[in-house]
Amino acid sequence: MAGLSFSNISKLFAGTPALNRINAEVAEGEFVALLGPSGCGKTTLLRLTAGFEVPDSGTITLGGQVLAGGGAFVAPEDRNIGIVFQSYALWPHKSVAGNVSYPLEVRRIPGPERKRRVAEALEITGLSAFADRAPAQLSGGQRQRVALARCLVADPRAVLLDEPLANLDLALRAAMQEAFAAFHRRTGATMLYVTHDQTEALALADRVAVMEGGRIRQFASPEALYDCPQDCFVAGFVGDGAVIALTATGTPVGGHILVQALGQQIEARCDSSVPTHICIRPEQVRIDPQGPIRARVSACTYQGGRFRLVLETDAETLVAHAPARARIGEEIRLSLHSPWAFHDPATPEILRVMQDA
Ligand SMILES: Nc1ncnc2c1ncn2[C@@H]1O[C@H](COP(=O)(O)OP(=O)(O)OP(=O)(O)O)[C@@H](O)[C@H]1O
Repeated sequence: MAGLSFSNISKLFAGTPALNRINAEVAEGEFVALLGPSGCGKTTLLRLTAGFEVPDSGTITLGGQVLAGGGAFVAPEDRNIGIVFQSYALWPHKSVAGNVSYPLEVRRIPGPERKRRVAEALEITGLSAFADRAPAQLSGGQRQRVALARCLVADPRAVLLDEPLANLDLALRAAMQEAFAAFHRRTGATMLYVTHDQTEALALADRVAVMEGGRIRQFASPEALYDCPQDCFVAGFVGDGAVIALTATGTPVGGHILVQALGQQIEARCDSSVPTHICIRPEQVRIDPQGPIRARVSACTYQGGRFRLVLETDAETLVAHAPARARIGEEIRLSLHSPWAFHDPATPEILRVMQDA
C-alpha cells in the first residue's frame, strides 16, 4: 500500500471548476472519507485518482510516483488502484470465486497461487461459503463484498470506493460499515471513500475531507470535525445542532472565551482570537429550570432511548436531547455548556468587544 498526495489539483468542466486547488495528503494505510453535498467534486477527485480524468493543473502522487501532473500521466490500468463502485459491476455468468479470480487471470497468475489468493480474499470478506454461487444468488451486501474481494485480490496500492453502500437498505448499510472497517483493519489498505452520508463517513474514516463547491473546507478526524468545526459550512453540515452569529466577543484565555449570543454572555471553547460564530451541539444544551435562556419546544421526535427537541428562543433555533417527551409549545429554560466558538473566513470580523470581558 502507498500514500496519496494531491497538490493544487484543479479540474474544469466546460470552463466551470469542479475542483479548485485541492491540497491533501492521505497517509499509507489511512482510511479517508470524502464527504460533501451533491456536486461538490467528490467523484471527480476519485476519478482523477483512478486516472479516468486528467487534472487541468496540479499533481497527484501515489507512493511517491507521479500519477498525473507536470506532463506525466499514468494510464488507469497501470496505476494498480482498486475501485469499488456503487453498482458492484460483477460478471453475472461467473461464480463468486470466478469473479474474484478474474483480475489474476488477466495478469496470468499461475493456477495454484491464484487459488490461494482467491481463498484468502474470500476469507477476509467473509465469503468463503459462497465461492460457488452466482452473483444473482447473493444479497446486495454480499455482492458488494464480492466486489471488495475482487479489488483486494489484485493487491492494489490504494482502494477507491465510490458510494459503495448507496444501493443498500439501512440495516445492511450498518452491517456493511462493520465489514468495511474490518476489511481496513485486516488489509491496512490506503482507502479513499466517497460518500454524502455523514454517519458513514464519521463512523468509518480515520479522517474526513469535507468538501463544498470544489474545495476542501476542513480535513480532520471525525471528532475534530464535530467538536471544532472551522467554518459555518462544516459546522452546519457535520452533526446536529445550531450555528449562531456572535454579536460581541471578549479576549480568549487558555482556549476559552466569553462571547455574546442569544442575548447572553456565554463561555465557549475556541482557538481563534476573533471568533464570529458559535456551534452549539445538542449535548451542550441542558434543560435547566434555573438556566438563563428561555425557549419554546417546536418539535419533539423519538430517537431511540432519547428525544430530540427543537427549541425556539427569541431569535434562534437550538437542538437539545431530553430523556422524556416534551409537549409542543411547552416553555422551558436552558443553559449552555462549552459550545465551540470559531472564526468563519467568509464573515467580517466582529468589531465590538465585550465591555466587561
Ligand atoms: N463529465 C462532466 N462534464 C461536465 N460536468 C461535470 C462532469 N463530471 C462532473 N461534472 C460537474 O462537476 C461538478 C462536480 O461533480 P462530481 O460528480 O464530482 O460531484 P459529487 O460531489 O461526486 O456529486 P454526487 O454526490 O452527486 O455524486 C458538478 O457540478 C458536476 O455537474
